[in-house]
Amino acid sequence: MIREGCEILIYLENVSKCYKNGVNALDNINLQINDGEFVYIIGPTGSGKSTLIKLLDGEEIPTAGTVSVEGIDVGKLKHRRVPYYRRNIGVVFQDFRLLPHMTIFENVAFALEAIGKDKVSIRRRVREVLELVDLSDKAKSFPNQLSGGQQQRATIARAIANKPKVLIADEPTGNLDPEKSNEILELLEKINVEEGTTILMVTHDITLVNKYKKRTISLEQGNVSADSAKGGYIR
Ligand SMILES: Nc1ncnc2c1ncn2[C@@H]1O[C@H](COP(=O)(O)OP(=O)(O)OP(=O)(O)O)[C@@H](O)[C@H]1O
Repeated sequence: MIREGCEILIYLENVSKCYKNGVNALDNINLQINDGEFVYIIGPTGSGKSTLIKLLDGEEIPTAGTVSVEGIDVGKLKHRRVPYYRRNIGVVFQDFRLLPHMTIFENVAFALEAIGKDKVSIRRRVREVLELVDLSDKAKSFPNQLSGGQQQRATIARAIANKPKVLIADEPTGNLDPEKSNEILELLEKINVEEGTTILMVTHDITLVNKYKKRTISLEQGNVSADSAKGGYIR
């Protein structure tokens, strides 16, 4: 369903992914996500959620069909172009993945240095995103001096430092208690609104999905079994 007046950012047409071992992780799926949306991807284990993310960030290529992000045919990208393409996409995982020997400031700055930004703009942007995630006072701390919730906020700061169009969060609250999970959700909502970032969040946490209502896409055995944007049901 194309919503009028909205710009399509992510477009999957007849996409299938069959791994070399013969597993059909995704089976002919069609999806459209507009610029600025906040979308949950839910579904039981093995339903294809991670595979969908890997197709979107260029880690895997579809066996059939087209995966398009911002007009780029991701499945057809040349291998050496993939790192450049990834600059448009921020990814956050359940297990934080901060560099332990760097401070929080350095962790965020590193993401920008890697893409050749100049020092002054790096410093400005790092301060800005640390403020956004409410970690200004932890800039000089190392990851192991932060709580789990704070570490996840730092990984979010790092993921959005380069102002990606899309932020993909794969179970970002998987290691957090309900109170910290709520905080992360509220932070992602703020980023969605204030930075205009399109957010795709994979989650098993149905309590969050029910509390902070968003478009919800359900996967089951590699198929889209429900999409609330299409009047689908959520089990
Ligand atoms: N690299 C791979 N090679 C072969 N099969 C794979 C590979 N990655 C995933 N699969 C299979 O593809 C199917 C979908 O897996 P996927 O990881 O996408 O599911 P998921 O919904 O993310 O699961 P979970 O909630 O457990 O993370 C599963 O049957 C899985 O075993």
